[in-house]
Amino acid sequence: MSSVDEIPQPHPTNTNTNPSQPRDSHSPNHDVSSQPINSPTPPDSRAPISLHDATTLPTESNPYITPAPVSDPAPAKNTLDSVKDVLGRWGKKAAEATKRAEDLAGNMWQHLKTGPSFADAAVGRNFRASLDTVLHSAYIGLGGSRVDDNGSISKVSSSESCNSDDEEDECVSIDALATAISHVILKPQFRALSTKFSGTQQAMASFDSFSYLTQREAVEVDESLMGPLGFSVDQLMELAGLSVATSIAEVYKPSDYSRVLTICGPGNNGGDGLVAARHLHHFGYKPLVCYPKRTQKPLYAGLVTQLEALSIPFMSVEDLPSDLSDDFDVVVDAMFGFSFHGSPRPPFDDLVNRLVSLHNQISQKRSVIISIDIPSGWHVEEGDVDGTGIKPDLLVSLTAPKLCAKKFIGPHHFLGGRFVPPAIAEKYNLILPPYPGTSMCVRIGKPPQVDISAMRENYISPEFLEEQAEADPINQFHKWFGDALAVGLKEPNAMALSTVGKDGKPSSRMVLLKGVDKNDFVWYTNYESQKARELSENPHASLLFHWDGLNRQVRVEGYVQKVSDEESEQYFHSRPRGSQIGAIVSKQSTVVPGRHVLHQKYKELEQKYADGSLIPKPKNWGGYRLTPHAFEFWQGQKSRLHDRLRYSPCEINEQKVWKVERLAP
Ligand SMILES: NC(=O)C1=CN([C@@H]2O[C@H](COP(=O)(O)OP(=O)(O)OC[C@H]3O[C@@H](n4cnc5c(N)ncnc54)[C@H](O)[C@@H]3O)[C@@H](O)[C@H]2O)[C@@H](O)CC1
Ligand SMILES: [K+]
Repeated sequence: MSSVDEIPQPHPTNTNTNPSQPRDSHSPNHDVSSQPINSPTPPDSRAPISLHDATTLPTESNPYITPAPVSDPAPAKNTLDSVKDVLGRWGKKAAEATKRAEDLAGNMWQHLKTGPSFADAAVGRNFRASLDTVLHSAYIGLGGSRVDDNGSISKVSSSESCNSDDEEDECVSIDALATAISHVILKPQFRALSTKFSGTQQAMASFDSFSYLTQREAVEVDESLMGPLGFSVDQLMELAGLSVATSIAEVYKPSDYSRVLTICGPGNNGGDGLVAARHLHHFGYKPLVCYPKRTQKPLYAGLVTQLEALSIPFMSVEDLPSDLSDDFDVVVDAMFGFSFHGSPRPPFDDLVNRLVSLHNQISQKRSVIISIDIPSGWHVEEGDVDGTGIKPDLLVSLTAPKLCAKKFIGPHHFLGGRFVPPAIAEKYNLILPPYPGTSMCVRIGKPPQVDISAMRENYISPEFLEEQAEADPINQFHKWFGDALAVGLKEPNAMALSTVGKDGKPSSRMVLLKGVDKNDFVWYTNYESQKARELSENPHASLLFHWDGLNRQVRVEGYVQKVSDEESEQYFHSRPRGSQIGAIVSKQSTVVPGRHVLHQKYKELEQKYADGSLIPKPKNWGGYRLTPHAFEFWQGQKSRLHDRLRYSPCEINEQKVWKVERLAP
């Protein structure tokens, strides 16, 4: 146990184990040239560290993180191997997940892969030449359609999706249908995605063009899904509502935007709102629902019962506060979707006006508006025709954006509805962006322009108290690293390495930790790189781990030496052969005339070693180990009152121990 003023239980530190190491020399100008950087680490009896999967984080502390089951701790071996094993296993899982994500994305895109660009490929399918065939299959695919005697297709509304009291039967001719379908197929296609997405690079879809659906196309897609493709409206609504809730959670954290009013209309758009409210509740928000025109169908009654069972309050229009911003951080507009016609009738006219006036408010903090699929009251194709409609801050388009979304100028546009089967995508040439990882939503369009100075997160973390801190900072690192692994953070072993050469100018870059060997932090690099040069001039360096999803960072400062040649040799040959060749190709930090030079050299070496023979480790490639003399564990807290616990070495009864002190945030 340790507290601010207490010295912790004696615990042997690893500082100053090298007699040549000047422990207290922090000055970059300190003359270190006499200390050989490659002096071997003296053997000692320190226990080896394996990055076993300890977790310290209460799962309920972060609503966005679902803790993953963690594999058994690696047995402690007295070598770097135990660490490598853990990192290797973790890396394999990450690679498998990435592969699955790529496969999924690949399915969507495979039909466009044949052309030099997606646009060319789409046109190259020679759709026009086989229009009749496509029309036929499109017609067959339109569940609930029928052809009358004079050749017109008349669409029968799907029983659940159309619950309108003023539903009209719509009749379209073959020509109109042809125009509609060719409009979808021949519209400008996505071009920018010519490179393969992988892993979380999929997180932001960077298109220079979108597919937009007309009102009619939206209805057709809906009917195809619920007709021949076997979906039920309940399923689609559940997925749509979940997409909406996850989109909201991506932008508006419950810590700042907990009070959510969901205004639900009489149709499926309203149903999406009911589902979203339920998920938001489970995500940690406090939803309240206004549902003035209830539909008596079992689906909707069930959704209401589910909300009531969670004690989610319902409020009539009359009981809503005159200024919604007083009571709500977020207003979800789930009044009308793609079946809206004309002007909103009571009571929705009043509700739409309230949302319009919200946006005109100049108050310090007004409620943000989230529109599901269509900003209610907007023309489904023309958008906000006279500019007096709702101006949502976040629009969540479902399945594919409708034409009106072109007029959306708000900061956040997401696509939800990760359920479109390839048959629909192909039939309508619906080009959809890949969704990142396991996410139900993807941001489309440009990320908002942000004022960097205004970017701040109000962190919610459990408090990190002195009595929870391990006596040995290596064990504390080990615990937090385990947490980072457990919640699935990407590359938790990535660290910023800062070095300072003899000119006194610092430089930083990200490198990957390859292990905590005994008490040293080990990484590998090119011994002729800038960092290596600077380390040869000044062997003091700083490491910084930033584990964003956990609101944590760890600073490690210490003295750096090269690892033994045997260790470098062993690690080099454990790397994939491509990485081994890459290490030979790259004269790190030197100027190259172009990428082609690297490719050429790589190809030559690939051929040279194609027989599987041993790729020799370049002499200028190897590892470093940093022996820490200071640690700081930082955890973000509400109102900037962050936790900062610093470990520094001291001596008690001639025994080296670590002193833990709290620093002001
Ligand atoms: N595959 C899809 O495309 C999916 C669609 N879903 C949702 O379903 C929505 C479409 O649902 P619906 O077809 O039920 O239609 P809407 O929810 O768009 O609205 C139709 C209802 O609004 C009423 N209405 C229409 N115009 C009105 C006016 N001027 N004043 C007052 N009331 C008016 C109608 O009488 C009807 O009750 C989509 O926008 C989307 O939110 C999701 O639930 C699931 C997936
Ligand atoms: K809406």
